[in-house]
Amino acid sequence: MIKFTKMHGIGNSYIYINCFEEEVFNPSKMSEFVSDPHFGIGSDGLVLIMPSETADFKMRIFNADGSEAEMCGNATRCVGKYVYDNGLTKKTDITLETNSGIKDLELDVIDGEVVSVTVGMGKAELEPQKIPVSIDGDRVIGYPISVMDKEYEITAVSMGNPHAVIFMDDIDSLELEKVGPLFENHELFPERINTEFIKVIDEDTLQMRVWERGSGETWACGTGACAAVVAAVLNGYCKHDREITVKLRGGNLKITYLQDGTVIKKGPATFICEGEVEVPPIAR
Ligand SMILES: N[C@H](CCC[C@H](N)C(=O)O)C(=O)O
Repeated sequence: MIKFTKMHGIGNSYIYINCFEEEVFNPSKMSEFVSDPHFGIGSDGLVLIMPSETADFKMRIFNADGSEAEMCGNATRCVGKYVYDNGLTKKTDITLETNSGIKDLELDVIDGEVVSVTVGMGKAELEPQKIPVSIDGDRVIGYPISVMDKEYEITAVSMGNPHAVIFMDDIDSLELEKVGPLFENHELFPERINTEFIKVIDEDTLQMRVWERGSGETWACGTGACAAVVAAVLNGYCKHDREITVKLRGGNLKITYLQDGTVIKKGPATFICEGEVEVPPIAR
């Protein structure tokens, strides 16, 4: 048996395991198992909370298909909540080591519990080779690609993990289950891609749906919301240094794309439940 905590960041839920106390031998298979709503617990993936030699804590994130991602915006906020609420730290300014560098977290505490977190998400990368996207040039802005005989224009951004952002007038009628996998596995993206579909409401408000690499449609994607705001500034819909509200299926995030190229994300972190789960032989 292994102890777990389920938390969500505006509907993007993960199973969190405290690796100060537990040992996960096969996190990829463990993520596939816990994410399954029928044979496991049900979530968008697995997050390991670990000791770090370079920061206060370290996290690793695995998608529902078992693939490991470089970064996860919603999970950073829930990790901040977990370590404070469970007494692993008394600090409200903490550093978190991820596969895409160390992130700074500012915990908002009310009545002894973290309710929201502000995260320094680091620098948005725009160079295609760093995203990666197999397109020549120094940036990919409004690049036309055809999927299911329909033309889309993508803007590519990395927040440590890769994103293709598409602006559309109507995202509610989008058949995401059909087009999502075709973007995710498109030949232009050697490491696959997270794809954000954005409707611009006004210069301070975006509406977003997302098909995540390795997890399918999720109710929110923190790194995706950051990539969407960066792409909106690059395409002239929004401005630098302004706090943009990104409205996702699970709730809202506040994102600011600073002139220096870094991104700040603010949003809630919510405890759902905790318990113990039997580790299947395949994940041992
Ligand atoms: N839901 C996460 C993103 C997970 C990233 C993962 N889907 C990948 O990049 O493979 C977020 O809040 O940023």
